[in-house]
Amino acid sequence: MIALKNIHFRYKKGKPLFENLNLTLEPGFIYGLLGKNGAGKSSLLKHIAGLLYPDSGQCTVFGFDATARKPAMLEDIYLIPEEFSLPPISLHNYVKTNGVFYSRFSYNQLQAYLAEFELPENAKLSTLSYGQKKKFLIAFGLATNARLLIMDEPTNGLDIPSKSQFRKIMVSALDEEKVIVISTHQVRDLENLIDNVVVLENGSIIFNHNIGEISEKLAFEYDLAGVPADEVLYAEDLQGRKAGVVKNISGHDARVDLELLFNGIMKNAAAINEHFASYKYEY
Ligand SMILES: Nc1ncnc2c1ncn2[C@@H]1O[C@H](COP(=O)(O)OP(=O)(O)OP(=O)(O)O)[C@@H](O)[C@H]1O
Repeated sequence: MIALKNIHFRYKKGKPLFENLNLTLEPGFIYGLLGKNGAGKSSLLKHIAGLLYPDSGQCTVFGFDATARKPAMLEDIYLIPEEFSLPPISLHNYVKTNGVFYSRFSYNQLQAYLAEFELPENAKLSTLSYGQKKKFLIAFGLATNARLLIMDEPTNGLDIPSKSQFRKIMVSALDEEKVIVISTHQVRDLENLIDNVVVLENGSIIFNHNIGEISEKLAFEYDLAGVPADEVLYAEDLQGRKAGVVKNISGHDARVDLELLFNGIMKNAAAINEHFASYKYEY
């Protein structure tokens, strides 16, 4: 389990970013960390990886204090940062040099992921395109079998087929021991992939619910004509019509439209959260 407790943090000379931030991440789930540019997603991920130290509060990763960055914790974390550079060596050498830091590293899995991403095993890293490098890092990260996989904007630079390969691979890689955190502002890329939606805004978590609960409590409509106003939690223009997030009173789980949900949370988190707090479905 990963637990951030009462985290306070400010960058030097900046205003406070996190003020009493609390978050728990459980194994067996994929978390989507969503937020606009500058919301604090990367900073939060760096706290989890022990790369930024809180001014006060604590982050524990599988029982370890993240800031201590003990080897036993580090072999259980793999972070794919938004910006990265790879050395000008062969893919094979990179794997040989870096795979040893992860006691559960699997070459067989790596080969399978590389094949899925259509990456040549004998490539030189410097000759790969940005998207191919990203896919290599995703394949390598998964093959480490680290229990915590943190990905900052993993779909940036991936083409459309690669995005579906990414979704397929991520779903197959999840097991009951793993925690996967994917941060992005490209919310559509996480559709049908994540189990939990965590939304950050100005350093605060303004929404944190699992998809099952969301699909039970909310519905997503593409034509709000005829929907009673008191059921509408958020509305936006969609090609001459109104689309939006509404209270789910059907008794059936709805398909979650992450983009509409995200827009709704950005515009009216209070109404959506209030509905979550008050909602009780009568069976
Ligand atoms: N090294 C730094 N020094 C000072 N301020 C910083 C630093 N890094 C980030 N910030 C500030 O902290 C806030 C959060 O930044 P962060 O990179 O965590 O956001 P983000 O949600 O990941 O954004 P994006 O989606 O654009 O990557 C922003 O206001 C940013 O300007």
